[in-house]
Amino acid sequence: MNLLEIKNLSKDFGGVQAVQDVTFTIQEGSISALIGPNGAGKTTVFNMITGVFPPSNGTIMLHSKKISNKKPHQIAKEGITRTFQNLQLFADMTVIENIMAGMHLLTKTGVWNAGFRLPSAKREEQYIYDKSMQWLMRLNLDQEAYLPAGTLSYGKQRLVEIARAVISHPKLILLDEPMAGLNHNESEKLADLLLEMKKEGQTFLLVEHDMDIVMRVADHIVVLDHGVKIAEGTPDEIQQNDTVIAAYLGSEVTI
Ligand SMILES: Nc1ncnc2c1ncn2[C@@H]1O[C@H](COP(=O)(O)OP(=O)(O)OP(=O)(O)O)[C@@H](O)[C@H]1O
Repeated sequence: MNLLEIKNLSKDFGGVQAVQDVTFTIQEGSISALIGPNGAGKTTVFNMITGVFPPSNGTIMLHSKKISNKKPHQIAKEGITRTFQNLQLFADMTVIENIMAGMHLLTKTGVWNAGFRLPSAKREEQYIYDKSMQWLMRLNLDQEAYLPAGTLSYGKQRLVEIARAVISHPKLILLDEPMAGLNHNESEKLADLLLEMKKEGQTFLLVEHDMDIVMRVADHIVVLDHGVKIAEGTPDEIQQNDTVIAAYLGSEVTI
């Protein structure tokens, strides 16, 4: 089933055509990847999906509902969350407070109306705390729950950021270069975690330069070059696509 439909999406910045007429869809419960050389327009697509700026042209639909004219906080409430290329945790807040912050956004709307009709704000807070602690245990970070987030290793902070994005059960999580700054072992573990969460029904779109990881986790890959979609398909199809190979020639990234 289609979760996100991007149709004829374009963005120009005063003459620079950052994204041109890009169309693709994301299936529910899948991992999609947006790849392409530097400056291809990947971050610009992310910024349009999350409402950072409106498209110059085209539409973005989430479950057939148009979201392309909405503001970032409205899009978050529709069920799209994201992580950033550079970590954006509250460094002085504790690890658990950072994760709880991911739920607070939604407590008065989606999650609560979905059936958690607990009688008081205190019960609500307890529920958020318990859910956050469950995530910390799953990520083996429960021992660090009460440390300031900024004191954790980079790899652990990345996990906290992902837990904060996933805790509200968003319809779609956008991950902007989740493997950046992680060592090989950490990247492999994070890839396993993404695949596990996918099995649980979570949908992801990631921008990622680590091609080994992309080829391992993605069900569907969309390739941009100079703002234009030059290919899409499965990892096998993309690795054999001559246009894609040509676009990457001369860059340090190999497919
Ligand atoms: N706010 C902006 N104002 C003007 N030009 C911009 C803006 N954001 C992006 N661009 C331009 O749009 C083009 C696409 O940039 P974008 O950051 O989306 O590429 P990218 O694929 O994410 O690159 P990278 O892999 O290096 O992060 C580039 O030419 C960039 O300079």
